Amino acid sequence: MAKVLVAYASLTGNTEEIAELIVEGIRAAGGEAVLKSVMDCNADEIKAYEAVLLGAYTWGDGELPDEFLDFYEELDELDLSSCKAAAFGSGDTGYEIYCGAVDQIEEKLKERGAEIVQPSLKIEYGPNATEKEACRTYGRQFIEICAAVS
Ligand SMILES: Cc1cc2nc3c(=O)[nH]c(=O)nc-3n(C[C@H](O)[C@H](O)[C@H](O)COP(=O)(O)O)c2cc1C
Repeated sequence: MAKVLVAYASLTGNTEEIAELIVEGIRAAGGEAVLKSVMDCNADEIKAYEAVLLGAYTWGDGELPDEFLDFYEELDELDLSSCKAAAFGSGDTGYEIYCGAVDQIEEKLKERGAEIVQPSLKIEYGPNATEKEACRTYGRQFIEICAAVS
């Protein structure tokens, strides 16, 4: 099973909760996951993992949150061609660009050569009961796909 880094930015806790549920799903499937806020993490750390899940809420007009920017720029220094990845985050459909930060993260991962193994997970605000289960399933499926394609 791949060892996964799950790194996220969250202001009011929604994306953090999604990240925690994804980690629950990975661990329930027998995978190993390390959960970190991007504030406590350098993108260079990804090199120690076979897979990475990056998450953020969206800010401004479809933008990345400020606290994600250093990590995002550090990704430019990395060759992620041996890394499996996916992106997730929380947003609000009332904004014109729903979860734009998630799309930007996914694009950056692709640009750096990562293999996107499943579509991004976007949740409005915090997850409800059904979405909580979907987050756990997302983590479980991620680790299972990583195992299948490695
Ligand atoms: C000033 C501001 C701008 C926002 N802009 C967007 C946006 O462009 N697109 C979007 O989907 N959500 C937007 N949101 C909504 C947040 O992404 C949403 O509340 C999210 O659940 C916050 O996640 P967090 O609890 O992890 O911080 C915005 C929120 C605020 C306060």
